[in-house]
Amino acid sequence: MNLFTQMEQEDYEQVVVCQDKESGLKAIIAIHDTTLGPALGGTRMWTYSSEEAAFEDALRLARGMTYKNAAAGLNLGGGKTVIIGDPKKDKNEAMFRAFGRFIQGLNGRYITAEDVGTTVSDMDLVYSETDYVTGVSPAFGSSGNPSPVTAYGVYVGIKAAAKKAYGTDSLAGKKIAVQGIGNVAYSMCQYLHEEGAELIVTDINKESVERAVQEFGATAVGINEIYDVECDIYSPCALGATINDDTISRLKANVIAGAANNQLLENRHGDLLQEKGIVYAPDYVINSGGVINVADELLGYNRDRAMKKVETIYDSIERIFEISERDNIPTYVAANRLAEERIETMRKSRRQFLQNGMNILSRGR
Ligand SMILES: NC(=O)C1=CN([C@@H]2O[C@H](COP(=O)(O)OP(=O)(O)OC[C@H]3O[C@@H](n4cnc5c(N)ncnc54)[C@H](O)[C@@H]3O)[C@@H](O)[C@H]2O)C=CC1
Ligand SMILES: O=C(O)CCC(=O)C(=O)O
Repeated sequence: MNLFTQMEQEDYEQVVVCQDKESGLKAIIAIHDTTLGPALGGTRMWTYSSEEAAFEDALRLARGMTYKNAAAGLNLGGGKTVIIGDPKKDKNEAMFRAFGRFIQGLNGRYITAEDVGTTVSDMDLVYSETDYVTGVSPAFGSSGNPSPVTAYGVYVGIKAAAKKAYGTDSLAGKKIAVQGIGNVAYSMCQYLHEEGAELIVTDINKESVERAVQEFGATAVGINEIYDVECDIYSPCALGATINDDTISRLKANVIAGAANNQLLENRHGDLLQEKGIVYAPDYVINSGGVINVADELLGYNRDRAMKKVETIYDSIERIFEISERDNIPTYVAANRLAEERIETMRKSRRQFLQNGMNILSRGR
């Protein structure tokens, strides 16, 4: 991997490599773009197959956060950390405290939170060493686990997508196929069930499926069967890349809207959805409730304010559909355009501000 070439091609600002021999910490903090503000993005802990794979993931995820934060209307840039290790075996207190000191050293250029493999209690340890962490325990005046809030955002996003496809945002009687009943999807299914949707679910974890069957009257199907079921909406809430050549030809839904990150295997699969007239709610817009929630901590956390902001995901998704229709472009391109335009506008206005500052400074000299 040629790191500097990749950084230059995709405009990464900074990559920080952190190691602490005593605790076993091996972390990569990637900061993609801070035009809109400090880079905010979670910390993923994962057993990467190679160091190169870890770098790739950190870079890809950091860039994704630039787009997610910009499209969500947050005054935040994009960054992310990966910690190399097994979240079930390799965690220890010293590791997260050492990580916290590395973050503190960046002096606010990067703010972290949870991601796959890290928890609220890990963030509490990070918090003991740095101010620049969100998603810590409510006991510290913080917002805690972001998943239920992410779930609410996905729920309102599904409603906006249903309105586009079916002319009404009511989900009563709609058949919704949910892939993965984890933290986000469980809370999401509560909302869907309350509204009268019919749920079809799958998960590799049998207990999670059983709970959904019992609590929501869901119908359970096999891991691979979920792509073939008759349904109105397919909601991917487990893995990325589940929208690909194989699944697009099998899916029966007119709407794809779910929590998972990086749902399209390749961009061309977003083009294919557009050609087939399938309404696709771009992943990083519909799942931005978690980051909207943790970002509210930077203002002094207020749950009502955070939830009101999360509700605007409905409008953002509608706006993206409008741009997609107006410019005849796939919805994922419309979302990218929205994010890029906001960053570019702010970049220009900041340049303007600096220019004015220079004029003032040079006055009288
Ligand atoms: N937790 C949050 O606030 C946010 C989560 N996301 C994304 O949403 C997705 C779900 O996140 P969480 O609910 O937090 O994760 P989770 O780990 O709690 O849930 C994922 C579920 O998917 C299941 N699963 C894994 N492989 C599967 C397969 N092949 N088929 C069916 N089920 C499978 C797992 O058993 C688990 O129950 C992830 O892609 C995550 O990156 C995005 C933004 C914020
Ligand atoms: O939701 C979070 O906890 C942090 C934000 C983030 O990393 C994400 O949305 O993927």
